[in-house]
Amino acid sequence: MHANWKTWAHVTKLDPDKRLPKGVVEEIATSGTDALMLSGTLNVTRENLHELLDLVSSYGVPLVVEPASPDCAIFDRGIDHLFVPSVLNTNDVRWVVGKHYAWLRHTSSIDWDMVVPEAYIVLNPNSAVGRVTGADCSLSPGDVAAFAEVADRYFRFPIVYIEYSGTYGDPAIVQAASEAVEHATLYYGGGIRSAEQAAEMGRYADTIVVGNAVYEEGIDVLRATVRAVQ
Ligand SMILES: CC(C)=CCC/C(C)=C/CC/C(C)=C/CC/C(C)=C/COP(=O)(O)OP(=O)(O)O
Ligand SMILES: O=P(O)(O)OC[C@@H](O)CO
Ligand SMILES: [Mg+2]
Repeated sequence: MHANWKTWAHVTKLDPDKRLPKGVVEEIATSGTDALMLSGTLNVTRENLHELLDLVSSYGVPLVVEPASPDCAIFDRGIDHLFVPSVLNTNDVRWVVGKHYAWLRHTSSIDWDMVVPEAYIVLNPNSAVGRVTGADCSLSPGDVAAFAEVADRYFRFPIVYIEYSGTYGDPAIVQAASEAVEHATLYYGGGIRSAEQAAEMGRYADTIVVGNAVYEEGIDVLRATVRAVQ
């Protein structure tokens, strides 16, 4: 399986739990974003995931599914990759390796060439992902750098993901992570709603992710964030 994902600068995250008119879906898919990632923490089911995949699959833009649970780990319907998170900054081992164990325990049909592991560092305690995983979000730049380095150099995760879902993060934190990571691709996601914010986080992150803005702002905001990093 190709590894073009390493060259993506801009990813748009779509939530199967939310609805978009078909025309808007087309505008997003043709906005210049490098890939669509289908993902959410709450209320994502195989059914709404399949529905969203059917809506986005005809535009030729790369498609990633990022499951929050094993039942949404799928390999068919035209997807290019399955990005599987592990949250590093939680003491609840289920979100580090437990769900993964359960996944392998109950299936024998994993297409490993499609799987890309992600080391999440979750930093917004009020986000769904922060609450669900019980992440310790009170981290300094040095703490985040240490998590990023252990993810990159020890566990050799191909992706380190600084996640502020729902709120714009601290650029100094993302800078610290970027200085700590040698090989992994650094993702930043959270609260990006303008070209300026996209450019600011894009200075440190290899790939920026825009999610909620697609639902709450117009297509022009998405296009501006694309232009800012490409
Ligand atoms: C082993 C498998 C296949 C799955 C488990 C994967 C794990 C450990 C997930 C834990 C972290 C998690 C829930 C990731 C989901 C991706 C993500 C962070 C989505 C953004 O979620 P939010 O934006 O906070 O939630 P909503 O959009 O649903 O409100
Ligand atoms: O929805 P926003 O706040 O843009 O965050 C993007 C993404 O990192 C969420 O997982
Ligand atoms: Mg979300």
